[in-house]
Amino acid sequence: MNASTASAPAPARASSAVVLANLGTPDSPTPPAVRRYLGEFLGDPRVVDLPRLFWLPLLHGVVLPLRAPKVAPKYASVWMEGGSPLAVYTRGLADAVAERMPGVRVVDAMRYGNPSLAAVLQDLRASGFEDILLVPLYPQYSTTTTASMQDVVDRVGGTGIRVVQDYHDDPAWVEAVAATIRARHREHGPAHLLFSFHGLPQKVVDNGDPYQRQCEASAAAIAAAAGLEPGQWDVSYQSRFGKAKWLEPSTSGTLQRLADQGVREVDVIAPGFASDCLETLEEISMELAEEFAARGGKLRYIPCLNDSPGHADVIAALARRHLDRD
Ligand SMILES: C=CC1=C(C)c2cc3[nH]c(cc4nc(cc5[nH]c(cc1n2)c(C)c5CCC(=O)O)C(CCC(=O)O)=C4C)c(C)c3C=C
Ligand SMILES: [Fe+2]
Ligand SMILES: [Fe+2]
Repeated sequence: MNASTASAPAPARASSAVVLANLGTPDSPTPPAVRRYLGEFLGDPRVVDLPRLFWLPLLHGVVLPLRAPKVAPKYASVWMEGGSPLAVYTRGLADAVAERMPGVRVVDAMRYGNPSLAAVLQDLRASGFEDILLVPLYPQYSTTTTASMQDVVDRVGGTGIRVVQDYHDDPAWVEAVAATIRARHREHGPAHLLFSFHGLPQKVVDNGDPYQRQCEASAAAIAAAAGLEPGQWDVSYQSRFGKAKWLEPSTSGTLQRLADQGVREVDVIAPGFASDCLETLEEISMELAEEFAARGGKLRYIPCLNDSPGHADVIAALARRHLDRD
């Protein structure tokens, strides 16, 4: 404990700040904005680790011109009054966490796009915050996501900035997600549960990324807390990008298998996402739900924790615990 801690009336250190950082999202659902965002995202060597001289011309010359006009209408289909769902919920969560942490500055940031993580960290430094806790809103650690946030911290000069690595087995987070499953069961009765996580190239996991192991551990802990028996749930991976082999089984393939086995009702939950986004609202709740309906089934999506009070309690407690650690 230092003098400023001892004299502070309420919490931790007077100059503490918490940054809740998410992946990022386009500023508008238009091809140029999607192109800018995807250019920054897919140009990150943590995300696509192909040789730069090969990948950057391919990305800017072929991938972005084809993908941006295809993806922009998908963004438009989920766009909210306040903007992209990922941005709206991340902002809402930061506000709700701020209410729970008097005396600590709590702000939101994005790894790609706005508000830019690098700019947010530099602003906090310039405003005199010496003790900054960065909470990547990724429950499971991956080199493609969490480590890329660390890269930004290293670039701005990491002194006084700590980074939460993961919270995939945090009991309060597990319980908060399980509570959403129990609430769904009370409303609609039990159904088979599919845990759908964002996928990764298989090669990333083969090179030692702990992501898949943490996804499996999260799913098992949440299923146990929700009172599910083995056989009542599965784990799968969605959002494949590119031609390489990605983690299996895929969400789409698993839903097809379940339909073939005569399963008619499936709840899908996505506890790799802190907030709903294109990948949950469009890919799961629209695309995959339609595919499953075409096979005679009913898919119900269980929303992310988003900016709910329960989520804010979990993240505030997590941040408090890390700030109090010396
Ligand atoms: C090689 C490509 C990709 C890797 C690796 C990857 C990992 C990864 N992504 C998330 C979380 C999200 N991804 C989102 C969108 C998205 N992801 C990729 C590609 C890779 N992701 C693309 C190209 C896109 C954009 C949409 C598209 O063009 O299909 C989102 C949603 C963003 C939004 O604006 O709503 C999230 C969230 C994780 C957690 C992860 C690794 C574990
Ligand atoms: Fe992604
Ligand atoms: Fe997708």
